[in-house]
Amino acid sequence: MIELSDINSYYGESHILHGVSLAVQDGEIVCLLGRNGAGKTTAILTIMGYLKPRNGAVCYNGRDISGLPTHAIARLGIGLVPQERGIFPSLTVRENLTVFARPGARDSSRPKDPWTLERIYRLFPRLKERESNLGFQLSGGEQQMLSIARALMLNPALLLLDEPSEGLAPTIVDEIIQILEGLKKEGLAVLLVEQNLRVALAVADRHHVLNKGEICFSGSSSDLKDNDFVLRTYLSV
Ligand SMILES: Nc1ncnc2c1ncn2[C@@H]1O[C@H](COP(=O)(O)OP(=O)(O)OP(=O)(O)O)[C@@H](O)[C@H]1O
Repeated sequence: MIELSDINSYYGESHILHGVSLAVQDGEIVCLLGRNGAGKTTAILTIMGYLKPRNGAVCYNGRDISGLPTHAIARLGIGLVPQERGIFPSLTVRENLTVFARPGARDSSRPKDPWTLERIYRLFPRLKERESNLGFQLSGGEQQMLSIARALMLNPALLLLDEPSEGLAPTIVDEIIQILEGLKKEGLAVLLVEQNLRVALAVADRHHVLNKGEICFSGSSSDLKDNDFVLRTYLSV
């Protein structure tokens, strides 16, 4: 579905991603792990077209999208849940969900069963309870749920999630894990950026670990769990 081939991304002259290659297939959750500053967000920004890679290609359903503007990439069916969540503080939960909702990509990747408010509220009962609250009145966990739910209302075929568990209490992280498991059951493809190994191992099919902009490990959950060197050296576990 999405394939990064030998990506090199820069901020000005700062060379951040060094030959990154990874792919996410239909219905798969793939996790990109790594310490602060490893380049995880940069990889997401490169997919979304905020950064144009100097070398390499980002292909979505076989088409090279690396030169496209961000809005065109979003329209193809790639949704982003940014690290800073980006919800509107002065709009209600319901308004946050409906203000930009759209039916999804125009091509065959448009979902047969589009997301509606009712369907969102079934997956996120907490948001239904808070429907009339303003964005700024929500807890961190509720804001994260709203950010994920709002991205779903655009009916993406692929969701990019940037550290959804960051700064959340363990019980709320458990709720986020349940939501990600729910998305997996829905068959959505997800590229999950995480530092929380518990979340990664709970939901992802495959993992890539980034270190200083290079992928230093790729493998399954059991490969990762058993690799003490990678866990200690690159993930501080
Ligand atoms: N706008 C920018 N200009 C220059 N350098 C940047 C910019 N944004 C990030 N960087 C640098 O790029 C490197 C990778 O940052 P990135 O945000 O991709 O890391 P990350 O793995 O997502 O880390 P975190 O978990 O802290 O978000 C870091 O060294 C960071 O300082």
